[in-house]
Amino acid sequence: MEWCVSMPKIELHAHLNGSIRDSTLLELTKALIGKGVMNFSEVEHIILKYNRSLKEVFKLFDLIHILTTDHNTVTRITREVIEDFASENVVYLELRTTPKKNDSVGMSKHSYVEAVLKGLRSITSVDVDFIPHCEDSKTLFTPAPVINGHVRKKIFVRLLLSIDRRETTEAAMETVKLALEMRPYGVVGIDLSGNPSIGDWTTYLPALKFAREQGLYVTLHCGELPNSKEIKNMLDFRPQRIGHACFFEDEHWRQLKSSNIPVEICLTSNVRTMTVPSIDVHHFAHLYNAKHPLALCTDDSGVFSTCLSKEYKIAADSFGLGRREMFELSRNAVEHIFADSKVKEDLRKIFNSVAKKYGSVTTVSSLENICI
Ligand SMILES: CNc1ncnc2c1ncn2[C@@H]1O[C@H](COP(=O)(O)O)[C@@H](O)[C@H]1O
Ligand SMILES: [Zn+2]
Repeated sequence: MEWCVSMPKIELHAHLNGSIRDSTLLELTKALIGKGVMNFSEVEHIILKYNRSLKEVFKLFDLIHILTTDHNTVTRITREVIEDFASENVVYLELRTTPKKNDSVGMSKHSYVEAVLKGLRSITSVDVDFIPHCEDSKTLFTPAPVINGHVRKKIFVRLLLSIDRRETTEAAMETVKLALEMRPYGVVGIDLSGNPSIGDWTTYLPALKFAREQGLYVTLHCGELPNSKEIKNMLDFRPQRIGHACFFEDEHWRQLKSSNIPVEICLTSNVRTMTVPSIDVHHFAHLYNAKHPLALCTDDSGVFSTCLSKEYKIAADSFGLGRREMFELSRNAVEHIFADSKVKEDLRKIFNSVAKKYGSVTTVSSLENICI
């Protein structure tokens, strides 16, 4: 497990409220129980269950949202989630979250995102880079400073705003406009998520098309349920990435491969929610062997008690991959990030600087930089 932790990693599919620490979830639950808002017997079976079906996962999210939807808590969980990813050497995190309106606490979608940004700014234990730099600025890569023998960690964070499948077309459009407004603060794209058994994704097409026209990146939760028509139409839309790809049929695989859309792979999430029968038949192997663009991701590290290092370990053990292959998998994910080319170049350098340790080689682009 050690090398999986120390290896630099790229996280492209992490939901903020799904990545909440167990200890924080418990603390927030106790606080509400203390206030008499709920009693433990009501929530015990939702919180303590280990293997949840997809339907049960969404029940848990409803509970988590009751616990977390006030500004201070949003700020706190953002800080904690980023600290947790940084602590296991995630060097680039694309964190997604659904902006929420909650009149009872004076929260608008805008103030929700502000609270997230406050969380980003409040981190002092690691260096957080989340403000995009202007096109003509120099690349930012500098060797990490060593303080008292410890290398200070640095993490790039970019945000995706999620549209929940329970929302209306107008609410989705509001989220896209908010994403555009928040671009200077590191919002790079839009995600469509939420309970896949609810709603029709075409409700969000106007907002998704608008997002794309305006230069925002789009990723879609695709194929979490067997819905052949929706999968086909989503692939026709040609999002820049998709998440999951579980219930794909032959024609979908063909379409996916010919369009080369990168897939965010969430092993533990898929096994726990039983959207794949077991890890040994997970489509990771099929896509990996076909050299299809992939990124290993956690989805909801809190809800599924996982972390990105664990996902790498599971992939290595389940599919017989060695350190070098895992390093290459992690390094290749750089090519699928939604941040700009300067961040990409910085990340390539980070990977190149440790490539030897994993039995890998420095890539040409970095050699060119050394010559310059
Ligand atoms: C397990 N597979 C999944 N499939 C679809 N949507 C999911 C999901 N896991 C999480 N979410 C989406 O992310 C929200 C929680 O984070 P935020 O409140 O946005 O930070 C959930 O309410 C759901 O809409
Ligand atoms: Zn997800």
